[in-house]
Amino acid sequence: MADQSTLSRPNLSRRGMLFILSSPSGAGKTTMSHKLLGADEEIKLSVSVTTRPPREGEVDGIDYHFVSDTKFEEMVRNDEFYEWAHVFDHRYGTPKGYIRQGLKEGQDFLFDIDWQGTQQLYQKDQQDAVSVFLLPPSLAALRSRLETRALDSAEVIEGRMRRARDEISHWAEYDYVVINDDVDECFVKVREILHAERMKRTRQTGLIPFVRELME
Ligand SMILES: Nc1ncnc2c1ncn2[C@@H]1O[C@H](COP(=O)(O)OP(=O)(O)OP(=O)(O)O)[C@@H](O)[C@H]1O
Ligand SMILES: Nc1nc2c(ncn2[C@@H]2O[C@H](COP(=O)(O)O)[C@@H](O)[C@H]2O)c(=O)[nH]1
Repeated sequence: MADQSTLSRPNLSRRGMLFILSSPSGAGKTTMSHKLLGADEEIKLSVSVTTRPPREGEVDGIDYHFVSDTKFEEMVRNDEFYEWAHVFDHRYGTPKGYIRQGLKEGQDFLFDIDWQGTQQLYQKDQQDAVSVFLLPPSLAALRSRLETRALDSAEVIEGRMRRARDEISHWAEYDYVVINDDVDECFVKVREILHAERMKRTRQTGLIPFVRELME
C-alpha cells in the first residue's frame, strides 16, 4: 500500500488576501484582472456595484452589479458596502457579502477599484490587503488605449484623461507599482507579486504537521 504521506501534498494554511489593482482609467486593470482570473483558480473577483450604465458586452452580475441611484442609496443606508466612492460621474462600491468569511477560509479576492476604495480597504483590513498600481508607459499611450477601446464617448474619454493626473498622484500609497507596457510582461509581474504575497510568513495561520511536531 502506498505511503499516505506521498498522496497528499503538504501545504501551509493561510488567511486570504485582498489583492487590489488600481490605475488611471484605461491603463489595463480589467485586462490584467481577466488574465489573472483565467490563470489562477484560487482568486475570485470581487464584483462591484455601480450606478454607471453597462458598456457594450458587460454582463450584470459578472462585470458589475448595475443598480439605480436609489438602490445604491439604500445599500449605503443599510451599511451593505465594505467601501464605496464617487468615481467620475457615478458611484461604485464593494458589497460586504462573503468577503470577511472568505478571508478566514483562505480565499483570495481580486479588486479593480480606485485609490479612494483602496484607502478604505486599508483602513478596514491592513493585514490582508496587497495593492498594485498599474501605470501606462505614457499619457499618450493611455489616451490611445481609451480611444482604441472605443467604449466611451469622446466627452467621457476627456473626463477620464483629466482624472488621470489625480489618480496617478496616489501611486506612492501602493505596495507595488508595475508599468503596463507589454500586456504579457505586465501580467507575469502581477502574477509574481500574487504568488510571493501568498507565501509571506505573516499570512500563515498553520504549520504543516512535521514542522508543528518539531516546534512542540
Ligand atoms: N499593454 C497594453 N498595450 C496595449 N493596449 C492595452 C494594454 N493593456 C490594455 N490594453 C488595452 O487598453 C484598453 C483599456 O484597458 P482596460 O479596459 O483593461 O483598462 P482599465 O484600467 O480597466 O480601464 P477602466 O478603469 O476604464 O475600466 C483595452 O482596449 C485594452 O485591450
Ligand atoms: N472605490 C471603488 N472604485 C471602483 C469600484 N469598482 C470600480 N471602481 C473604479 O471605478 C473606475 C471606473 O471604472 P469603469 O468600469 O467605469 O471604467 C475605475 O478606476 C475602477 O477601478 C469599487 O467597487 N469601488
